[in-house]
Amino acid sequence: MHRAGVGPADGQLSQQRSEGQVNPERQEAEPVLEVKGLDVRYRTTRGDVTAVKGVDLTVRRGEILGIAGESGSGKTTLAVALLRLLRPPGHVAGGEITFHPRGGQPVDLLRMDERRLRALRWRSLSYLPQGSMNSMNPVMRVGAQFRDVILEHAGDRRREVDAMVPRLLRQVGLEPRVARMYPHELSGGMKQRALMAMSIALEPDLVVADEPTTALDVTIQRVILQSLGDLRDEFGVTLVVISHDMGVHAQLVDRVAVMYEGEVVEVGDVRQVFKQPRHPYTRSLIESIPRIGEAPWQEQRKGGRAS
Ligand SMILES: Nc1ncnc2c1ncn2[C@@H]1O[C@H](COP(=O)(O)OP(=O)(O)OP(=O)(O)O)[C@@H](O)[C@H]1O
Repeated sequence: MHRAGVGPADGQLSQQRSEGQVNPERQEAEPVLEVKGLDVRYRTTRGDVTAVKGVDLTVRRGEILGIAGESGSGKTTLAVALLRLLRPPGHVAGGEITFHPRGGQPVDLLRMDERRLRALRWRSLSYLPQGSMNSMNPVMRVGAQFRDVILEHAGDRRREVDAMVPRLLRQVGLEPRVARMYPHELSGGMKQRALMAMSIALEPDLVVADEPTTALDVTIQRVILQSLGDLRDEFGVTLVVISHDMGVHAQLVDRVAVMYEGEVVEVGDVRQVFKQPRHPYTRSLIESIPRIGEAPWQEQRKGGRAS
């Protein structure tokens, strides 16, 4: 399916989701990341605070997995722990994270040394942090920032880099001239898309996006969701999308994991979770979605599929 353009009209997003069940191929897809019994704590003056408790989770190749839950439920802690980006006072107190690189042997991320881990960053595991729009260097043109990331992590692609930048920008619906612009010349939505393009520059196995639509207005949020959906649909990127907003999950993800007080209390096909939430907390999250007319998952179910 090809969806051209970047300004989806109402209802278009819904078309990217099928009416029926999750694509069976994707359901059986191999895992990219397997998390078992993950415990993460923060050291504080009053002792350890547990932020993630006994989390078991699998991310399958080619899927969009959502992580939902209110503020403080442990979503960001889980995301950074998954990519081994946790900083003190945070520390992993137990569990296993197995990463399955494309065409390679599985590796134990928690026991891997820093040097090997650095080699995986951007090339295999990519992170779009919360508020990342503010992380661009204000005095460097966008294209130069792309080049820096590509050359630092994949020096062997020096010859291709000039051709890569406009192609990557196009993949997220931005014109190649954006490469010559400075961050302040870009809207919030354009910055977010430029960062998404950067995060996929080295064709990682997995991209984790933390609150990618927060702080953007509703119209721009739709564009970002469309672009994220395109990354998976057209380029096969595996995504973990963290959001407190159940509307985002309803519109974008295949499966959703719901976190409550550091635990994953429910995980399943997003339509199933919306239709028949098993945990009372999930039910209350769904009920708290603001409704104008209809709920997003009802719109989505009405939309059908474009192809
Ligand atoms: N540096 C820290 N020191 C101590 N506790 C922390 C630290 N960072 C996070 N926490 C605690 O860990 C728990 C989980 O926080 P986390 O930021 O992962 O949640 P979240 O669901 O991502 O929320 P938000 O969306 O607001 O960031 C919270 O109780 C929080 O107070």
